[in-house]
Amino acid sequence: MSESRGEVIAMAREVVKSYDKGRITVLRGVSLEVRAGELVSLWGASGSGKSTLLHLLGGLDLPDSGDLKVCGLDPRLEADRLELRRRHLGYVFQLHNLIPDLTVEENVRVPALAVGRSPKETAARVRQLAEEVGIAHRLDHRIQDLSGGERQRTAICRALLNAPRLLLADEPTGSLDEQTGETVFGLLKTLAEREKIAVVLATHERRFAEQCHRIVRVRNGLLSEV
Ligand SMILES: Nc1ncnc2c1ncn2[C@@H]1O[C@H](COP(=O)(O)OP(=O)(O)OP(=O)(O)O)[C@@H](O)[C@H]1O
Repeated sequence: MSESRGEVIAMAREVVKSYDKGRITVLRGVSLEVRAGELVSLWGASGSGKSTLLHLLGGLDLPDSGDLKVCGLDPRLEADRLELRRRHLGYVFQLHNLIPDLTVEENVRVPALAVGRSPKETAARVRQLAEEVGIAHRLDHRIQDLSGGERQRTAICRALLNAPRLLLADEPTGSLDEQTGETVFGLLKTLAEREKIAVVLATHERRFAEQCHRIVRVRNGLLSEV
């Protein structure tokens, strides 16, 4: 590894994944490396396997074969998976997966439960992130009363709360209008670059893929750098 390049945070080697007892092979032996501070887009059509690869990297699903290493841990192993989720990973999904009845602040705080940070420290971090993404004035409002863009800003705060080393973002702008999508993507990029987080972002939109440091095309079960 050269001096100027960040540490490898996520690695997949010859990963194969099929569904339906092997009848649908989605990934046919894919390899990928993502380094600290790098924003990598997985760009491909609907159904090409972008979410599948994110799920494997995040330990939400298991590969049929191949190697995975994320922050020095193996997401195929249960103990490592738990550690990854507790300490190293942040997720942002298209439909944000927030708890509608809870407030913005309560949702953002959820990951803090896993790491035992003091309430005071957590409160300061929540406020800092909320200010940065422009949601601080809504901290005591319930998710169900917010717009799509505000919900996604909240999801970004939640994902970044524990200062993850890897952020997995699955079509994070997919449910937003064009302008709001640009804004949310810009926030994600700015915060990830500042905090030197490795980001793997699944998108079918070329305009977002192009704003990442690398574009990895997902097609026919294989990856290629664009
Ligand atoms: N649990 C599952 N069982 C069966 N097939 C599945 C399962 N999950 C995904 N698939 C199939 O695997 C393929 C890849 O799905 P995946 O969600 O990874 O694609 P994607 O590129 O993220 O698509 P999109 O952009 O629409 O989210 C699709 O054909 C999908 O139907």
